[in-house]
Amino acid sequence: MSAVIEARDLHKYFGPIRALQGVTVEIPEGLTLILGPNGGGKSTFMKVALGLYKPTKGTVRLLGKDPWRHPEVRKSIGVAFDPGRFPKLTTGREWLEFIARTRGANPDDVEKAARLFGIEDALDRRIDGYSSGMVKRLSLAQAFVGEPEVVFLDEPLANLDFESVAEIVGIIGKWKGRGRSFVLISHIWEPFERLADYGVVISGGKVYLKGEFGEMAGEIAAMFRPPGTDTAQNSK
Ligand SMILES: Nc1ncnc2c1ncn2[C@@H]1O[C@H](COP(=O)(O)OP(=O)(O)OP(=O)(O)O)[C@@H](O)[C@H]1O
Repeated sequence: MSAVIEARDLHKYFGPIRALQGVTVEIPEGLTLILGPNGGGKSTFMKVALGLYKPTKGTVRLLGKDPWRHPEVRKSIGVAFDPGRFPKLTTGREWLEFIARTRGANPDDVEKAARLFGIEDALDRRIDGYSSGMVKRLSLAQAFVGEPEVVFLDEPLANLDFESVAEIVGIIGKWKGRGRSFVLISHIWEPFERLADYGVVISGGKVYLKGEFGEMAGEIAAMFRPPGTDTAQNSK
């Protein structure tokens, strides 16, 4: 596989808002964590990389292809946004079947993905009756339907209790072990520390840090530490 994402001098403006201002990064296979402050440009980067937004300037390749010109490349990618947006009057099954069709997956994959995230018993209920944890599980199931090569998840651990966090991280680790790649945007990054291969910090529409995750974990931990605390205090 070529790099999952190759971005060169990527800019994205929304009128006067400069959401991305020259992002250059190569996201390799494996598990990549995209971190950074609220409004920094992480989701915009993901949407431009997926070909959902057209870059204002610069280029992006998704699995070696321009996703804007070759939207079919998205068939190899599973995606879950946060918050997940669903047509409320449909059932979980109808929604996952729709996703399976767009990805050219088998309808049997719907049950499989639902079982993976423990929502198989809710599949025939309308999504507007789901709890927020179930909605999160539905959006994760959507990303895994058809076992795509690469899975993009925006805040996969939001709205989950402690046990569920461990369960979801376990599923991601298992799939990574089977050769799947992940691009995760997560403010809750510690549970992924051992799984992450590569890290990118996007802030103010620019790449603030990028590299092998193991080499930048210390810097990232320092960025997320509350002001006024240091390592010595934390270890007491
Ligand atoms: N569709 C849009 N129209 C106008 N402005 C947008 C749009 N999408 C994002 N923005 C703006 O672009 C900037 C970057 O937003 P983005 O959602 O990419 O940040 P983020 O890093 O994902 O933030 P968060 O951690 O809060 O989810 C923000 O100023 C946001 O308001």
